[in-house]
Amino acid sequence: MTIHGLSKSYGNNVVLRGVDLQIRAGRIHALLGPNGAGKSTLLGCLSGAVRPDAGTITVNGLTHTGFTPQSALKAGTAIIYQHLELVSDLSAVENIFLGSEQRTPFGTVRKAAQRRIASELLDRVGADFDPSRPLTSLTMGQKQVVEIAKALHHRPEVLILDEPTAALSSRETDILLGLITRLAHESGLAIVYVTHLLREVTAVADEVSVLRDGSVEWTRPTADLGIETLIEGITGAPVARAATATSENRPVQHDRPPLLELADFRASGAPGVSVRIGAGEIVGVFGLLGSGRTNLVEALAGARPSEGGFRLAGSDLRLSSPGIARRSGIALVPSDRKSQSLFSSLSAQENVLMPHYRRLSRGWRRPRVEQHVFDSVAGRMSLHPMSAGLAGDRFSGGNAQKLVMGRWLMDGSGVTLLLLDEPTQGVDVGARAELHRMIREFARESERAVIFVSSDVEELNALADRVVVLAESRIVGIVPGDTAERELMVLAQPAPSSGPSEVRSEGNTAA
Ligand SMILES: Nc1ncnc2c1ncn2[C@@H]1O[C@H](COP(=O)(O)OP(=O)(O)OP(=O)(O)O)[C@@H](O)[C@H]1O
Repeated sequence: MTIHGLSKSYGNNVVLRGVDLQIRAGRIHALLGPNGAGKSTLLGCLSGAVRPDAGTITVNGLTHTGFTPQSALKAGTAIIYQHLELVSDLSAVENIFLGSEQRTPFGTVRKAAQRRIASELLDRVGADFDPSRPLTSLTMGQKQVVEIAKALHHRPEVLILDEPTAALSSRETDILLGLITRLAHESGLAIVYVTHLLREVTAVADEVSVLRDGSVEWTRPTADLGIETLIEGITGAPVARAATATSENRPVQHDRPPLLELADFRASGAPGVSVRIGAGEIVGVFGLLGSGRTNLVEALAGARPSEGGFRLAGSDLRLSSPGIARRSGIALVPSDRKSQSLFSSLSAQENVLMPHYRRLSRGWRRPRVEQHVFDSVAGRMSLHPMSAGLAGDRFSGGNAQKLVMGRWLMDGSGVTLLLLDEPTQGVDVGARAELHRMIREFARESERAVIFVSSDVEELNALADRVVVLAESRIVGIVPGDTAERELMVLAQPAPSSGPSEVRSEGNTAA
């Protein structure tokens, strides 16, 4: 595939400025860039979701000036979005043929033929589950495999994957990376791979292009590159600035009294969790998919029913609703910002300041103060574009995450317990370092603590004082923040036959 001079603007906002790229058969081509660089817009042009203003896309010897989703598939490009586009109630076979059913001359679906073709496709992608089961019974990784089989059904020349591992466990990630490597190197497919996770790039990509501010900065073979070059390419800054922030671990505050005490705290029928968290502490939560990690933070935010002891800053609380939790100083940034936390039609400034208007007012609104507070939060997070009036849904994924994080990380947010579910998913490497710094500063204020769920062990190591490891909704370990991935993974494996595992504590006064 050859992309030549591809351009796209939204009003005055020039998003793609004449992108030139060569995507070669049998290669995995990683596309990197800071949040808002234009990666999703470029993918949108290739898959027919976005109409370019100028430029051409040549696939299979034919040159196009833009696509519809159908014509993109016909031309030979297939895309897999981070939010899978499958129908959960249908089986893998039905999903693969959705919209392209094989029919007899009488209009009935050729079920046996569909099953046979789907089985072949699923075999090719290494599926190990019954293709006639509804997708609800499959794991996220298995659904991803169905999505790839569905794409292969259209016999694409180019397969585009947009942050495909964001919702996968590390085992599932390994399986997916193995699969796309096979598809490229053995089947000759050209693969475009968008990610913010640089270790995935060095693990599987043959070539890397860095997109910054709507233009391709450079394209190079991965073999010539180290992580530092990638970071410099993305941030446009020498590596020292971006890297140090992720490696400075904060000492645990041993002398502080517990700020949060959970005593046999249970979320919707899950086993009880008991732990004490000190003021100033940042506690990571690690667990495989289905370990109950999201249920736990949602219950702590009053967003799902809970029972058991919950004592925050000396007060016993009943978290019967999210409103009560909020008024008690608890805030949650969920992982699915699109449906759960971003106000898509409100402006960036409203998104950040919404819970704070009363606090910032003196009985009347003070636009200058509001503007100043927004500017300072947005500036620290490198929001792009730095546009207070732009609607939430007009921001790129990573920038939307900055808006919902900034809402609570700003000075004087009134939050005592901050709960974060995958806080930097989709955030670029430079902004991630700054968000980590802001989370640390937030926790440093007296009478505050942070609990965050992360499947990114680098993030746990960089941020957490301690890590609570969950398996099957039980705490199976409480370990130091810098515990290695291998050890976390061993602890996090579910033990089907045994009872609750021994809790390993590392002797912190707050444990
Ligand atoms: N429909 C739209 N209207 C106005 N601006 C838009 C629209 N869609 C995208 N943009 C702007 O285009 C720019 C590029 O966004 P895009 O989503 O392509 O970035 P990205 O590189 O994929 O970022 P991320 O890594 O955060 O996903 C951003 O400044 C965004 O605000």
